[in-house]
Amino acid sequence: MDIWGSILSSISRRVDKSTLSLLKGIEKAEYKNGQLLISTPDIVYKEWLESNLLEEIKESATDLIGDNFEIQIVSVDEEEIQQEIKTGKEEKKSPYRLTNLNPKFTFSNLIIGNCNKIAYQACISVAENLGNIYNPLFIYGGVGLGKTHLLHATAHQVLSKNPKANIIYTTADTFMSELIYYLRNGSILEFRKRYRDVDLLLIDDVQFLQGKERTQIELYHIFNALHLIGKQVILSSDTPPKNLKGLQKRLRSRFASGLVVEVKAPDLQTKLSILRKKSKEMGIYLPSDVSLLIAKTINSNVRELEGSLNKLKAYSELMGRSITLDMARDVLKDLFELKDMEVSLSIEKIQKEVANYFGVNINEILGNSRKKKVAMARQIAMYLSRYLTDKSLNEISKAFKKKDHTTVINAIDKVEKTMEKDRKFKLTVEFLRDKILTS
Ligand SMILES: Nc1ncnc2c1ncn2[C@@H]1O[C@H](COP(=O)(O)OP(=O)(O)OP(=O)(O)O)[C@@H](O)[C@H]1O
Repeated sequence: MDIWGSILSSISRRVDKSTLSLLKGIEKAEYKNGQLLISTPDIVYKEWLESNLLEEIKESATDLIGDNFEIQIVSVDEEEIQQEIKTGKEEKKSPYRLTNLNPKFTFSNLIIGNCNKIAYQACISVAENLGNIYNPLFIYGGVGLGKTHLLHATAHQVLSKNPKANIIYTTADTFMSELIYYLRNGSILEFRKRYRDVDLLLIDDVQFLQGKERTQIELYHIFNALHLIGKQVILSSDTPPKNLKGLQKRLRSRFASGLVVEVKAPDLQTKLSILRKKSKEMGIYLPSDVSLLIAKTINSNVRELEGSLNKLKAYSELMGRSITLDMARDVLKDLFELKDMEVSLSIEKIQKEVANYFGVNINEILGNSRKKKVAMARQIAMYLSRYLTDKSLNEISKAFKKKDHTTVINAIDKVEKTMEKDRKFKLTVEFLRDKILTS
């Protein structure tokens, strides 16, 4: 008798008749080189076997062949896919055409700040090592913080290196509608095959899967099948896996089994950089006091930053006037409740705060002392004056009692370069900037 036959007859003594009859559904089972390979007709059967009879199979097999063996249960559809991969059959297929990627959502269009640095680096690493690290990659964060942008950018990055890569980008909602469509048409195997035949699967907004039991089951199996063959999955959600209460526990634990990263709300500096980049892309000139007003008014949502720019652009075009602080106040008050805020900072205030911080006298800042501490305070104060006010270089040089603006240009240059290579220095400048803006 073959080993599987012996295992079956041993199990038959331990289980009831109905279970035994179900066992007949097993397509094929063989023992080879220390591995007991059991093929089931489909993924549902496989799951039933794993959760109901794995222990019995193990025990019966151990009685017969000792405990030095492994059990692998596969389903026929999984096997087909693995076989195709082994024989290179998938190479001949034309890749699934991705038509739903936003061409603007690339890494080069993404502003990186402390809010999204880790998520960005994780996406880059995943794009370079598909399926090999951080699988799945789970990105979570509040509304409009760039999660979709990161997912699309990762797909673009993978495609730029390998245009033939099979990638599916979908949202949880679309995934569910598709599943319903395929179920109604009796072609669920086609659906499974489509999703299991990818190098990279990206699913956006998985929080919408909560409470959708059938869809979760399907995704669970797709996830397992992809994981089994080392294919990459990236997911996004508005909350971390542990808070997705309406999700089956096993799916939550799968989602959390790779790397979970958060995208946070951008800080003021990042918001200003985003505004600078977006206004440039849109071909509008945004004075620094207007950027500051928008960045301070809109707390977190980057989509709203864009919305206010669009509105300002339309307004200035319609009125045939350039964008000013007054116009921005007027336009934005329709969008948001404007807080009472002082947006035009004075250079004197900046000089005073910086002098206080460094413990130097304001006259030293305005003088020519070359003492290291004084020179650094002067340079930072010049830099912040340029950055936080709408004063011209000439006005700034006058406010610092300098003859011409070359000193200001040199100071800004020095501060920018030092910020790039000296993290502590950068933090000091950012701390001062925030203190000035919020005091
Ligand atoms: N760091 C950033 N740099 C540049 N643009 C950004 C950044 N973050 C977000 N955006 C832009 O903000 C808009 C909203 O981003 P996105 O749709 O990716 O947010 P989301 O987190 O997926 O939102 P939701 O939770 O609503 O699905 C997009 O146009 C995106 O390009």
